[in-house]
Amino acid sequence: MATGKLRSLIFDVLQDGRATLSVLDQLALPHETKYCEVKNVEDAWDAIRSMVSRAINPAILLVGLSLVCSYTVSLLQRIRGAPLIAIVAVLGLAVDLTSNDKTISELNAAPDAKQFIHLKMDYLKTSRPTAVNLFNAIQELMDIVDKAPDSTGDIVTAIVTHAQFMLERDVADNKAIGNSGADDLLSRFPEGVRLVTICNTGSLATASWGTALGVARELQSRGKLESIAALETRPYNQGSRLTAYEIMVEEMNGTLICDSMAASYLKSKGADACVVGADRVCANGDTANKIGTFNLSILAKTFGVEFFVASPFTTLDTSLASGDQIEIEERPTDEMINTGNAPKGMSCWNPAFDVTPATYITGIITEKGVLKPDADGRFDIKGFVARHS
Ligand SMILES: CSC[C@@H](O)[C@@H](O)C(=O)COP(=O)(O)O
Repeated sequence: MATGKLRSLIFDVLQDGRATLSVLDQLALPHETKYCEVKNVEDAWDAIRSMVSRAINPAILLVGLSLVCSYTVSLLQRIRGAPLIAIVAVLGLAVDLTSNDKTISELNAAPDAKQFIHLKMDYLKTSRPTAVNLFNAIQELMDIVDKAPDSTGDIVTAIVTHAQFMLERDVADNKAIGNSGADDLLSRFPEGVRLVTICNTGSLATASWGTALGVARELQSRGKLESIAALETRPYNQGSRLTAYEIMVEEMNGTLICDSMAASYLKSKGADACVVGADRVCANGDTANKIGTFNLSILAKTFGVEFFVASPFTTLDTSLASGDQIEIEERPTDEMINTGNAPKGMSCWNPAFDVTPATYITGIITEKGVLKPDADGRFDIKGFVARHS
């Protein structure tokens, strides 16, 4: 499996059939590289939604100020990124169903094993609302479970097999996205490309490699990445904590800028294209991505810079006509207070994502090619999906 240098997770299936999963604790980056074990669906849910440890009794947290601080920090996510959220949910289920703890006996005792597993999948879907990858991955798995023979062993084997397949497919898709994006950009900028990106869309947001950052990685491997600027990405700082780290590991010619510097950067330094990830792309091309992406798209238009969304097929959601229908997750107030050194108790509005209207988007880079708008400026996502499914 071709991978980047960073591993967002380690998944293994032992000889006795048990699956094991450890996820890179992205909260500890860039200072520390440590992995946390995911033992069941509850751990997977927590790793996606928050890092509140089930081992800690909240009452104990009231004992001292330092512990209270660790509780507030713990509202942040340990793993994130649309593809990785979906993958950890599926792998977490595989681990849960093959573990030695009470799940396996509960499963064997359940009158309807498929129903028992459906409940776990429904629970995983409640972890985060905006990225469609999670819902698509669970739906795909539900179909596999429903089609599997009725024996518990066969159902669990089908889930573990699919989990392994999903990991390999994600890396292959990411590599194809990188190739499509690099080919397209180099057709207009053959000497080299100057990129701007936001949030983290690299190895740390996927099984490995990355989507938008995968395009940068592919350009770099062809010797054609002139430069890449990463927006800090307030308030959770995925750009400064994670993308800057990936840029350094990959030895790209990168520059970190605060979100508020993007206009000045585009004006004074210049760029050929912005490439961003996606959490959901609607039927008309409207795209939900990390908060601040919409701002960047407006700036790109102002300065005549191309603006690309890089997303796997699993992020296209033809069931929603436009971005108005996307549920935008609001994160806890404390995440803004703690990461921004604001006074405790200040009221905050903390949406995790925004929607970039399709009219601001130059093209959507997928593993099946780059979709461009028609002569009227409209994206036909439904047609694209139908042609490539
Ligand atoms: C390949 S990751 C694409 C998107 O999921 C990414 O840009 C993003 O918005 C991540 O948000 P996050 O809140 O960190 O999960």
